[in-house]
Amino acid sequence: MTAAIRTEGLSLSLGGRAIVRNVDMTVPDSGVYGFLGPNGAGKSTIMRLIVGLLRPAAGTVSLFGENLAQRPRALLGQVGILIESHGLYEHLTGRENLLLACRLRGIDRRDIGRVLDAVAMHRAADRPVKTYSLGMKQRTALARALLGQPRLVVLDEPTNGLDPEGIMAMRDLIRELPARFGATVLLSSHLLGEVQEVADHIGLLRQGELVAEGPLRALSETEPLIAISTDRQTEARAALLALGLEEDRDSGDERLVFRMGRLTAAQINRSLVESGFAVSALAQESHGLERLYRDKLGSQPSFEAHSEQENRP
Ligand SMILES: Nc1ncnc2c1ncn2[C@@H]1O[C@H](COP(=O)(O)OP(=O)(O)OP(=O)(O)O)[C@@H](O)[C@H]1O
Repeated sequence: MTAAIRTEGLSLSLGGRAIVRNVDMTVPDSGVYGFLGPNGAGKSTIMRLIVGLLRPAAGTVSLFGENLAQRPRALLGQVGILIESHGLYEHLTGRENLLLACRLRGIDRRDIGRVLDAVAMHRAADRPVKTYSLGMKQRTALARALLGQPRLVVLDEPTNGLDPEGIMAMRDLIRELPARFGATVLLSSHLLGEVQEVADHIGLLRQGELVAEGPLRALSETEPLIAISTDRQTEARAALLALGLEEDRDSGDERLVFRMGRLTAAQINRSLVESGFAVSALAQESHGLERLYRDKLGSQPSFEAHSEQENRP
């Protein structure tokens, strides 16, 4: 299948510093691709390269199988963009903002009703944008990105600064875009929780390098682990090794962590108890994506937005 986006050897330096390093990225032509990485990893810069707002120093961007540099207008006409601030005119109404976008991009104004419905902004569409909450502004900006039925929608941190209700509304909308509108979504976020909830496919970015990419399910899957505490940890370790289980690198004397292999938690527990151990804790663990994040990005993942950003206009 043709990819919605493919980058090959994409590289860019800004201010004498390599910001994007040899990125080969493939966004399949369906579903939601979550582009995950800490602040400053280069997500916005890569998105700007993908939508032609920046030119790469080296490498290529292809959209729907065609080289962006060769047919920028035709290809970008099929892309809806919400990058950085919403960029709406505050003194105009939501509908007027959309009308302006239709005129600029040569889109039939009859599409406005469809996109307002899509983001549940019909009722407030005739009020000036300056009276909107940040969530309403973001939804209107998403509506603008959906004008003209784009094949691809590029959303840079679309929930940044929203309150929890706004975040949930935006997540629900994004999740629905592929099925309801037939659009592929490229979404960036520094929040693992957000990406986990909406994405089918993910790319992990660290310091301008793509360090992992693939279907979320495949990347999240790891063999389940079991964490065990007993009254005699050294002997328990030996007993578990004798069962043929493999000790995990997160294991310590306080808390033994083993790969479960083909055994169930109940079987492992029974075996320890039958060998005379007092088992004080035994818990199955499975957090593949968190671990991947830690391994590849070298830091603890953040899951939720900080509350001090809530409702910033
Ligand atoms: N015009 C520029 N000149 C110099 N450095 C820049 C420029 N634009 C961005 N950078 C730097 O490039 C790096 C990547 O920035 P970018 O905004 O792409 O990261 P990001 O992953 O989107 O992070 P965030 O989530 O904070 O937006 C940062 O260190 C930033 O300071």
